[in-house]
Amino acid sequence: MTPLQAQQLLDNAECVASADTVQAVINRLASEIAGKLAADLPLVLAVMGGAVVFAGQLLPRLNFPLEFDYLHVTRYRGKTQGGAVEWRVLPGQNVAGRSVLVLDDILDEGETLAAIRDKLHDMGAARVWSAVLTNKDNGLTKPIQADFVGLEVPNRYVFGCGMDAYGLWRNLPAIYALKDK
Ligand SMILES: O=P(O)(O)OC[C@H]1O[C@H](OP(=O)(O)OP(=O)(O)O)[C@H](O)[C@@H]1O
Ligand code: HPA
Repeated sequence: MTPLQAQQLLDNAECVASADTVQAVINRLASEIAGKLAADLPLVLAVMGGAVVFAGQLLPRLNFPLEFDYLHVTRYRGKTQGGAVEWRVLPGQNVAGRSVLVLDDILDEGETLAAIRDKLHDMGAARVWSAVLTNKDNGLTKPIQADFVGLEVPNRYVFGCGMDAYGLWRNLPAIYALKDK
């Protein structure tokens, strides 16, 4: 995709959550998470690469001790339809016996987060929590619900705030929906 095509993708998209809305949502999530996990010394795991913006903005708002690490799993790989879950970086061995909080940008069909939860349980996590910046309102019965949900987004392909469209635009501070084809 050329820079001009990438700009047109954004120009034709619809903003579904402003940058201010996203900031307010992350503030709320930080206080909800603190209410449940402040005394647990949790291991917080960002799901690369989509969670990078969410994690980067949430972590400084969590005012309690925690450990941070990451895992990398992918199933969209720059496309707008998901495929098989592919592990690129497994969680570290430090999950055993821990209260683990998984951070991700979006819960769409739920396959990714369910696979992560199962892997963490297999590795001996004492409790697996999850926080997602967005939950797609797609009417599906999902294999997992997140414990902490920022925003509901419509049943369209969304991008910005860590979420990519064709590999691009994770850097946007607001959330947009691709124009319907
Ligand atoms: O609920 P699901 O339908 O499983 O989709 C959600 C997952 O899809 C995206 O990752 P992606 O596969 O695009 O990986 P990436 O962020 O590394 O590109 C997103 O970051 C979530 O991890
Ligand atoms: O709508 C989406 N946008 C970006 N990444 C995603 N991963 C699953 N669904 C989406």
